[in-house]
This record gives sequence, C-alpha cells and structure tokens, in this order.
Amino acid sequence: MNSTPQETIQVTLGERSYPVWIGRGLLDDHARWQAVLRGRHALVISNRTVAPLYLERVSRGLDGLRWSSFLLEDGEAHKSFANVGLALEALATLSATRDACVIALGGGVVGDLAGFTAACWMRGIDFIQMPTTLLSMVDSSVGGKTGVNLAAGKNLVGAFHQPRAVVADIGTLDSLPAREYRAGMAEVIKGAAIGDAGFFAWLEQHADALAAREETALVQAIATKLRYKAGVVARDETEQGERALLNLGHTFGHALETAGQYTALLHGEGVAVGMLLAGRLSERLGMSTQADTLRLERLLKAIGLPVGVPAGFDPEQLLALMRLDKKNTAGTSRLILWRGIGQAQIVSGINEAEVLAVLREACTNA
Ligand SMILES: NC(=O)c1ccc[n+]([C@@H]2O[C@H](COP(=O)([O-])OP(=O)(O)OC[C@H]3O[C@@H](n4cnc5c(N)ncnc54)[C@H](O)[C@@H]3O)[C@@H](O)[C@H]2O)c1
Ligand SMILES: O=C(O)C(=O)C[C@@H](O)[C@H](O)[C@H](O)COP(=O)(O)O
Ligand SMILES: [Zn+2]
Repeated sequence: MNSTPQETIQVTLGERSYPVWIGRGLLDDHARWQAVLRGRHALVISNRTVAPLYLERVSRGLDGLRWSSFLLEDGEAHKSFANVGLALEALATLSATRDACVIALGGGVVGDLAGFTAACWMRGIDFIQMPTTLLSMVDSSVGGKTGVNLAAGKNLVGAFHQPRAVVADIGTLDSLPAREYRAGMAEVIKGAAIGDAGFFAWLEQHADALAAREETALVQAIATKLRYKAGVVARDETEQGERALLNLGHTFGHALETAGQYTALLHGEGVAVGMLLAGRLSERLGMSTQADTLRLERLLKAIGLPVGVPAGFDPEQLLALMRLDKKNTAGTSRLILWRGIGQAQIVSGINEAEVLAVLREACTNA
C-alpha cells in the first residue's frame, strides 16, 4: 500500500527561520504545531466556507488557551483594510497579549489578511499559516508577504511578517473545488517558468497526474516549488532584488484581477494569463522565442488554466492599473520578463507602447 508522502522544508531566515510541514492529517497533529504557541491567547482567522470544514479540528488543539475565531465573508473583495480593523478588534476583545498567536486557516485571502493583522497587533505578534488551498500551500503561506487590497489595486497595503510555522495539510485539498485547484497549479508552473527548466519539463511530463491530483506527484510538485521559493526568500526577504522574479505574470495578472473586480479571474488564473502576456512581450522585445511561449501555453492548457484575456477588458485601463505596480519607482517601470523557460529577468524602462500593443492584441483576440 502506498503511504502518503510527507515533506518538511525549512525557510532559513536566522532567528525568524521556520518549518513548512507538508502532509496529510497535519491539522490533527496538534503536538507538532502546539509547540509553536508561546502565550495563552490565540485568534483563528478563517472564512465562512473553510471554518465549517476545518475549524473544529484546529480548535481541538487549542484546549487550555483563551481563543476565539474571526470569520471573513468568502472572496478576494474581503481582503480589505476594514476587515483588518475588525480582526484587530477581535484581538482586543480577547485581551490578547504580545505573546498571542494568530492562526490563519484558509486560502491566500485569509493568510494575507491574518498575517497583516498579526504584523499590526502590538507592532507584531506570532502567526501560524494553515493553508487550505493549493495556491496558499505552494505560495502565499510562505515568504511573509502579508497585506490587503485597496480599490486602487491589489496588495497596496501590507508588511513583511514571517509566520512561525506553516502547516500544509494536503487532506484539506480533498474539498477544494477543481477551478481553485487549477488556479494553484499556476503558481507552481510560475516557479518553474522563473528559474527551473528541469522542473518545468517534469511538470510537462506529470501534467496528467497533477490534473488528476495524484498524491505522490502533487506532494513532489508542492515541495519542489516551495524549496525554490524558500531559497529566494532566504536570499532576498524584502524584495530588494531577486525576489521580484516571483512576480512573473503578476503585473499583468493583478491588473486583470482588479479590472475584473475580483470576479472575472481568480488570482492564479490572472497569473496564468499574465505569464503568457509577459512571454509575448519578451518575444516582442527580442528576448525570447515563440517556441517558449507556446510551451508555456501548452502546459497551462494541459492543467486546464485560461490562456487568454476574457472578453470585455479595456487595454488602456489595464495599462493604467499596471502603472501602480509596487515594482515601479518614480522614474522607472519594471516588469518581470524572461529569456525562455527557467530564465526570468527583471527588466526596467520598457516602452509603454510595447506593453500596450501586447494588451491590445490580447484584448482584441478575446
Ligand atoms: N502573500 C503571498 O506571497 C501571496 C502569494 C500568492 C497569492 N497571494 C494572494 O492569495 C490570494 C489567493 O489565494 P487563494 O487562491 O487561496 O484564494 P482564496 O483564499 O480566495 O481561496 C479560494 C477559494 O477556496 C475556498 N477554500 C479554501 N480552502 C478550501 C478548502 N480546503 N475546501 C473548499 N474550499 C476552500 C475559499 O473559501 C475560496 O472560496 C490572493 O489574494 C493573492 O493576492 C499572496
Ligand atoms: O512571494 C512573493 O514575493 C510573490 O511575489 C508571490 C506572488 O505569487 C504573490 O501573488 C504576491 O502576493 C505578490 O506580491 P506583490 O508584491 O506583487 O503584491
Ligand atoms: Zn501570486
């Protein structure tokens, strides 16, 4: 009989180093994650979809603590400043002291907001990530980027605040809708597309197994992506340089998500389409070949991800949203492009007309 594979990945950041545990049943492995809790208070932040499924299992590990839960409505639109205020009020109601812990139980929306709440309370308390989507397991729970959206754009407010541990119970993926699972695969493919051509080829070979959620392949994909991300984060925690590469597809993708009012495209879907647009722009600028873009498109399609901008998007509006990207400075716009599979690159000072041309073509073909 095949046993479920387990993996531990260490994020190495000096005294802020932490483990990422990946395996089935980890929510119930209380002894493992209780060891991280230092104080007597805990606030579990989750949402109205995830809490009924998994909160009770987590709460059994909180016996003896003063704890409560704060539940968001479901959806990206609720990753808001207003909800951070309410979560902080929940900590106040709990009389949470500086050694309190926030537990983020859910996908990336919950994790980003909960992490930012933890960063704000008393100028920073512990938090544990318990990701329950594929996307949050392979990306958002690791690396310490926390924050919320404004009407003007995605993730415009936030802080770098690392979790104390990441508990990725892959059993929670059993209840994850297929579309959300596919969206998570976009961030796996992104890691390979940025910096690991061998992993990209492995993903091509295992696309069917991954689309079918075959567990051994899945754990290998999660762990490989996370090892890559952990390495980048360890070298450049606050995105002074190399870490910006992890934004491949995101300048286009965030603009698509925002313009679509967070309903047209999921984050991972925006990243999938955004990576292809970045590939096309790279081609236009003579940096890469069409063969590479087509290889990326084939892999995204094999997983069932969208590869085109949906109908109804306005290229000029997308360009305006892209100008507010956090990678830009007063004088320079920066985008992540590539020289081919596994060779992403930070590129500054791109002529806007070239970006607009790519957007116009994509919106015309919608
Ligand atoms: N901080 C980072 O480094 C980072 C990285 C990538 C993405 N993000 C952010 O993460 C967010 C996207 O995360 P996401 O894709 O997890 O979206 P999400 O948090 O909205 O979750 C997706 C959907 O799945 C539901 N869900 C979650 N777990 C479930 C489960 N086990 N069973 C059934 N349903 C479940 C949620 O309720 C939601 O409806 C975006 O806000 C994005 O900006 C952050
Ligand atoms: O960890 C990072 O660094 C990333 O860029 C990961 C991205 O997948 C993620 O979507 C992140 O939230 C984007 O951050 P932002 O700085 O572009 O808001
Ligand atoms: Zn992302």
